[in-house]
Amino acid sequence: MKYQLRNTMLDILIRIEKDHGFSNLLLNHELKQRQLNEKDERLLTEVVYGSLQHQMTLDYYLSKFVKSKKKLDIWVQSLLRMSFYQMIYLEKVPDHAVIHESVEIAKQRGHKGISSFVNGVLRSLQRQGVPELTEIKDPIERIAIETSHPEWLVKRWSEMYGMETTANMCRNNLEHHPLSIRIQPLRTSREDVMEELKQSGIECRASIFSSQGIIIEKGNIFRTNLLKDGKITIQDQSSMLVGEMLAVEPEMNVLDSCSAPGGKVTHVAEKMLDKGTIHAFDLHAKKIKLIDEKATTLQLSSILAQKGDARKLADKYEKESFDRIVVDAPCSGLGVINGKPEIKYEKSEEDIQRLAKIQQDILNEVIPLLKENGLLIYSTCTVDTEENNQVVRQVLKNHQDISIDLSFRDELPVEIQEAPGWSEEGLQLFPQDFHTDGFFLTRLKKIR
Ligand SMILES: C[S@@+](CC[C@H](N)C(=O)[O-])C[C@H]1O[C@@H](n2cnc3c(N)ncnc32)[C@H](O)[C@@H]1O
Repeated sequence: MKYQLRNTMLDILIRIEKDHGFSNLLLNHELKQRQLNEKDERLLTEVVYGSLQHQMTLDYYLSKFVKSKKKLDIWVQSLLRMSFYQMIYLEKVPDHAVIHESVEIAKQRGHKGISSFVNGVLRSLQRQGVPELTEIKDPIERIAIETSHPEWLVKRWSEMYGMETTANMCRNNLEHHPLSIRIQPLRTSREDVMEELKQSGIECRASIFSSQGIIIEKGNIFRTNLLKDGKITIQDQSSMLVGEMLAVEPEMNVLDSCSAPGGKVTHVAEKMLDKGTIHAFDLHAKKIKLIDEKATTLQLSSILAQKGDARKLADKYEKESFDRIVVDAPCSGLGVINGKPEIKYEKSEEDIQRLAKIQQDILNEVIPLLKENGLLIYSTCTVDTEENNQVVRQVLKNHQDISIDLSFRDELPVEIQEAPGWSEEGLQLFPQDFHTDGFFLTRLKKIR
């Protein structure tokens, strides 16, 4: 491996640690700037994500070799984490190469003492190997260290969903999830896109979540023109359920209260054959551009994107204005840890409580805007009963004219009908069920 590549990995890890940057955004930015070859790109992604994904496990191992109580500098800690990651998890990278290059980096960035410290720690790991995690007796702590999820989260999930589901979820969050894409059906067909992908050497299969969905099993879709040409967009399969279950028709009046970057709203527009109006809001002005860009790329013109607080929409619209409403609410994101590992280290129980309040406020605000017999989908990309089931329960208490309508369950493929996460409040998809994001959705119906 080239020395420069390891330096870049280290720079990215330091930035994520210091600035709490989003790993996927930072990585994409670096990859664009550096124009690496495919092999280096894959390795850089693997080491950065791997070091982050396994951070707590790596720190546990590190603590067995670094006895000093003094806190390590961020760059030294990040360098050791990524070196441990490569030595423990990556068979294809020889230990001696990792040690040699890490010591060189330490020399370059620090003083001689630091480089011999790094050398000593890495050579001890090479000699002794890692300690057994079975020595950790408490099951919550063991899952936490083994799968690198904070203990409070493992405890919280195990109380909500049981120990087995929690352990499976934590382990699954470390596994590779395939990318999925959605075709723009007004411009192409799934068969044509799958054919084009195959011609480009990309392995794929049809998704069971949506007739527009395709799972990419191997190969890089960024090397085709499909995205640029607006024939496909990237979207997790679980998110496709929103567009599928909203039961829209052309010419409907639709509200999407939290739209950016526009994944679901563009799906809904496609389902409406781009006829009618979708009022798409997001709190942040700069994100409106993202919705417009996505709609433009996909050649959709029925989306009216504007800045607005979903908790204040009753000032803008009359009661019973909309046939359909989507509330894809801001959430803790505990369902997307697989792709954004930093989430698990940064979120707290206070965040969850704060978000549950916002979610309720948004729903309370928009429910009166729904027409009689109208449908509303509430969704989050999180796995947490406080933000999902309890929010739904609370909102039902506040609105006597709303009921939960899970009749869409029968329309779904049997595998999804039989998913373990169904409850009276809706469907909680766990990441281990179908290798999708962890996702919650439910459908509410306005009754009299
Ligand atoms: C889960 S994301 C939405 C994803 C989007 N529906 C999609 O499919 O691409 C939640 C969005 O809600 C926005 N948001 C947060 N608070 C809001 C509020 N009070 N009103 C409107 N939007 C809000 C965030 O900026 C964020 O873009």
